[in-house]
Amino acid sequence: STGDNGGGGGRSGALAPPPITEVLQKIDVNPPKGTRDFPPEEMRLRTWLFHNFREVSRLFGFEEVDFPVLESEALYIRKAGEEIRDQLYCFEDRGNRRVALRPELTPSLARLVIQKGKSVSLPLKWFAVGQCWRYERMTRGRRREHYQWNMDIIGVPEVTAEAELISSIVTFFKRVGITASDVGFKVSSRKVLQEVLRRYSVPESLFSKVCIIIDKIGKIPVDEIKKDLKSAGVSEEAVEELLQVLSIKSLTKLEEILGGAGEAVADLKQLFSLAEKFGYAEWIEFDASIVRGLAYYTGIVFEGFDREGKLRAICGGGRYDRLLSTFGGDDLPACGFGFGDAVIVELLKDRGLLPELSLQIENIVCALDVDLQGAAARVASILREQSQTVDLVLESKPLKWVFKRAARINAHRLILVGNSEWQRGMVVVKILSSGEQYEVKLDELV
Ligand SMILES: CC(=O)Nc1cnc2ccccc2c1
Repeated sequence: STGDNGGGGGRSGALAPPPITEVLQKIDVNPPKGTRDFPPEEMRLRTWLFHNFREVSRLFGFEEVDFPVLESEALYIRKAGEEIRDQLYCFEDRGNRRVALRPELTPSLARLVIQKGKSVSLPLKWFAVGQCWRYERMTRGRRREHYQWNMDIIGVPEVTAEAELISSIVTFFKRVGITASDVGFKVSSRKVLQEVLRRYSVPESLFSKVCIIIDKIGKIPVDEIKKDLKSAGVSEEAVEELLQVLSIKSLTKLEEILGGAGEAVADLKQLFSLAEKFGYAEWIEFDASIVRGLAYYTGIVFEGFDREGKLRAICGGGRYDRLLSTFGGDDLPACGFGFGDAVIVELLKDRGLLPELSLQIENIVCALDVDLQGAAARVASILREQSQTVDLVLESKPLKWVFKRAARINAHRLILVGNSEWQRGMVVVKILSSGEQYEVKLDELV
């Protein structure tokens, strides 16, 4: 080896072990708490999943973007009491800047849209697949990172944008074998909340905070919800009406309560009519209790759920028309969704839909003689130049070892470079599945 082997002097067969002072402490070979490694098998599943995310995004004409995993903490300082704020993975860097590992992608997207300003033509259809972080007390033993697929449409105020986004997720589900009997989307609009709060003259400034409290319905006792709402400044009767309205599961009923004049009912009616036209009406249902746990949503919100009710939300999203202005930009209509890499894998496992992914190598090339190593490398290059995958045996190994490795890497054929054949410009090809064996001229090797 050309590297310094720890002052162990010249080579003496195996590398001399480093002197005792070098071995400071046995490091923990596990990744940090709440994080994952992706060894080959897990990485193949992740690559398959992300390939499907990207293929659907491409089918819908979206362009891929990405942002730094490290952002200014200021991007996430929202005062609505969101869980994502309490779990911010934030710190002060060596330049005394407050920074955070991104807990979600939408604020970065908003920042980039503002940065690009007038230089981008609307509508923007961007997607990203990025790792997001949270710092949770490990008491809950939950993960601290996951990968999220996001698709966002910027510059379209009509509900056709939300309809398109839901259509893209339905397309993803269909691609991986999930049907409308496995999952559905609960759809509502925050304008329902807005219209009720206005009726009871609850100040607009409380809107986000109320939404975050309401999002806890089903996660904490309803008495605590009521207490939190009251301490946030919502009157007793407004709280009662709110909880009443949020239990509505039919648009007709909602219209009776809210009247047909408001935008909430109009938006939702249009979305359900578009769903018919897109052909995914069976996938969605109205559920007034859906508000989602992010402060910046302003209109339609939706979340994908498993109909068996075993798993947490698969994905979620909605309209966020005011986010850009909170960063000092000009407001632009915007909507998008986030789709995590964890729940979907649990769902695929449950439904027996995980794909069989194994390493597939077409060729394993091996020199039968130590001084044919160069020849074997040449054979490997010829095949690789034809875009064939080659595992080149890099040391002289007994044939038994080569056959074992060929089986482990699932090689289709073994190319043997032997002296007598090489003298005649030939190599030996062995098809491992059939055992069939024949000689091929080097320049006819395909
Ligand atoms: C089921 C799961 O792993 N959820 C998860 C894991 N890590 C996160 C990290 C940041 C934000 C949300 C996250 C959500």
